[in-house]
Amino acid sequence: MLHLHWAALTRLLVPACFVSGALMVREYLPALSENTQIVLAALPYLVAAICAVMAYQFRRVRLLLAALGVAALYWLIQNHLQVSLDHPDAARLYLVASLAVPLLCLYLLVLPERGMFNTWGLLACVFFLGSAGACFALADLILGASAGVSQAFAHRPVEGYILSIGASQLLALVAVAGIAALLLRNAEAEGPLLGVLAAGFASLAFLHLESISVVMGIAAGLCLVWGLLRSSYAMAYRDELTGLLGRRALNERLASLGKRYTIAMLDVDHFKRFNDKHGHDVGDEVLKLVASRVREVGNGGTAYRYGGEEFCIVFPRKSSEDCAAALDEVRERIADYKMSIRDRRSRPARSKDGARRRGATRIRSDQVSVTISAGVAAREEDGQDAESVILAADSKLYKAKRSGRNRVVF
Ligand SMILES: Nc1nc2c(ncn2[C@@H]2O[C@H](COP(=O)(O)OP(=O)(O)OP(=O)(O)O)[C@@H](O)[C@H]2O)c(=O)[nH]1
Repeated sequence: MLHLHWAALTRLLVPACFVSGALMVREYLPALSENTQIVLAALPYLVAAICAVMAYQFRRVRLLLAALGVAALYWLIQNHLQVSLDHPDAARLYLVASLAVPLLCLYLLVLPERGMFNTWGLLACVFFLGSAGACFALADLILGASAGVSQAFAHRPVEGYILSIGASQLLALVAVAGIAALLLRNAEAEGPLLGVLAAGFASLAFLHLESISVVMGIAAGLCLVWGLLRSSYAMAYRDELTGLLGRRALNERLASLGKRYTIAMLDVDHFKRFNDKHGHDVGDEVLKLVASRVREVGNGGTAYRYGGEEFCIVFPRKSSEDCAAALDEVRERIADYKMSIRDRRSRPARSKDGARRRGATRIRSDQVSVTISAGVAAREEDGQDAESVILAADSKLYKAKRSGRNRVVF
């Protein structure tokens, strides 16, 4: 079943603040001294360079290419589009930019992140540069096309708005595709890339406004820096497979808990047997689904992946009794959930066989389900540390396993 990450939409708030903040700040720039304006005019390059270095360090090829794109667009606007667009060369370059912003953003939005120093990363860069070059050819095609087409891509369709109808529609389509990618993938790069798209749109649509490219260049760079900081946080604190917070985050949380709290340790039942039967890949998929249910625990609990097939939930300021209903609900929801898993081991090894068999019968889709057991312990006395509460919860978990599994023991 398609799972949409609605909460990921909140990741658009920060880019939206950067872009709208930049629009507001722009009005005050003319009042600044000439020297300050010179420094400001260099800032988009500086921020893009910082992004590029960070993206290189974190091996984020999409954000690296986006930083290069932001710097290139700013350079183009500063050096070639500060003249009237009635000049044919300027009009052509403007058309190239208004095609390149949505098309290159679309490319980066759909590109999977698979590292930088490999064939994939190299091809991703080459294709990005090739697509940028193709926008010149596309612009020439449009300029030489029928009156209807070139009219749709003619700049200044209405007073105070420069971007053509065609490019505006393209941008809107890419924005929708970007939001869909954010909802589906829940990855870190989509929010910043949509911020870059919005900043690119504002730079082009309101090109006549003074300093628009400066403030939007800075806003786009800040969106990328923000994305890279989020991604470095995720690398340090989140478990890659499930997206839950990991051990490092748990240890920090345990060190800062107050006097009253409850900890639950959860473990998938007979997971070794499950892995042996369905394979490690299917096991991974099931762990992700279990994690998504554990994450939704109510009553103020925060879920962590403790390691392997074990999860930990921390309920601050709660007694064991307070958490009983929320934990039992998680257990029940996992036990009741039938997961459709494409059994990869039933896939034919050779692609030719696969094509033949797919024509005749569909690849088997198995329904599987798992259960979890949980042990719960609360901090009971002053001086008791979090490790001993975890140990107590662990021993209750052991009891839950011995008494038949698929249960919560307090
Ligand atoms: N697929 C997958 N399996 C994992 C992962 N981490 C741990 N495991 C597997 O989880 C299984 C845990 O097995 P055990 O600790 O023996 O426990 P169990 O089979 O779940 O049995 P009980 O806990 O007694 O119900 C092992 O087979 C591990 O290989 C992971 O990230 N992915």
